[in-house]
Amino acid sequence: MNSIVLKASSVNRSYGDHRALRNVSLEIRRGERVALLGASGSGKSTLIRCLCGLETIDPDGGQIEAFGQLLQARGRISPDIRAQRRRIGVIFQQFNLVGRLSVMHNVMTGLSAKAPLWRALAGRYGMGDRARALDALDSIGLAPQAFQRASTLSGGQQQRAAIARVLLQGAELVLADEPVASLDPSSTHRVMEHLAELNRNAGMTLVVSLHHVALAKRYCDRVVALRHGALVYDGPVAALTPAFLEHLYGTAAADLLQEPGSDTSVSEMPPLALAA
Ligand SMILES: Nc1ncnc2c1ncn2[C@@H]1O[C@H](COP(=O)(O)OP(=O)(O)OP(=O)(O)O)[C@@H](O)[C@H]1O
Repeated sequence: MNSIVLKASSVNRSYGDHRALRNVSLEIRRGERVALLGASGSGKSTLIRCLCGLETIDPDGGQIEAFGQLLQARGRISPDIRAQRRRIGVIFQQFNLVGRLSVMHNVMTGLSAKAPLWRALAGRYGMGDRARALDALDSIGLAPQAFQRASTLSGGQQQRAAIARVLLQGAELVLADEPVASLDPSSTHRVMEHLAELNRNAGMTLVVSLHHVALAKRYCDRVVALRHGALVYDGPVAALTPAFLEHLYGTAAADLLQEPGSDTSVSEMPPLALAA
C-alpha cells in the first residue's frame, strides 16, 4: 500500500497579483502528525484549502494528489473529488457547526459524505448511525451535551463536536486550520489532545496549522514551515532552532515557545501525558 496520503507538487496559488503559495511541494505519509507553521499571512490557510480541494491552484503546472489519485491539477479540480473528500476531514477555526441544530445532528452530518444526499438533507439517520454518533461524542466527553443546540456550547466544546464529526466521517486524513486559535488555554490543550488521540488511536493522519510553536513541539512530530508562501522548512519538530524561528516569525524565539496560558517555555515542561 502506498504510504503517501497527500502529495503537492510545485503548487502556486495567486490572488490577483499576489502569490500566496510559491512552488510548494510536499508529501504527507500515513500516520504522520504534521504542524504547519508560519507567520500571519504566510499561506497556511491557503495551503490547507488547496490540499482539500476547497480552492483551486494556479493553472501553471502544479498538482495535488490524495490517496494516490489526482485531486486537482493545472487549476482544475478532479471530477472524482467527492470520493476523495469522504476520506478527508476538515476542521476550521470557526467550528462550522449549524448553531440551531443539536450537537448530535451536527456530528451526524459527518456521515453525509457516505449517505445519500436526500438522507442528509432530511436529517434521517438510522439507530445505528445515532449510536455511532453518541459513541463519537462520548469519546470526546460530550455525550451529556448531545441533544443541546450547538450554539449553546462553549468554543472548546464546539471544536470537540467538530472533531467527533470527522471521527464519525471515518476520515483517514484530517486537515485542521488553526483549530485552537480562538480557544482559551485549557480548551486548547483538550482539543489538541483529542486531535493527537485521533492520530494515535484511530490512525488518522493529521496536518494542523498552528499559531503557537510550543503546541507544535508538544503535539506534532514534523513541522512544515511557510514564509511568504514558500516552504522554508520541512523536518523534525525537535530540530527547529531558535535562530530559524526568529527568521520565520521575526520575533524572539522565547516568546514563540511559550505555551498558551503559561509562563513556562515548552522546553521546561514535563513530557505530555499522552505521549506514547
Ligand atoms: N480570498 C483571498 N483573496 C485575496 N487574498 C487572499 C485571500 N485569501 C488569502 N489571501 C492572501 O494570501 C496570503 C496568505 O493568506 P493565508 O490566510 O493563507 O495566510 P495564513 O498563514 O493562514 O495567515 P493567518 O495565520 O493570519 O491565518 C495573505 O497575504 C492573504 O491576504
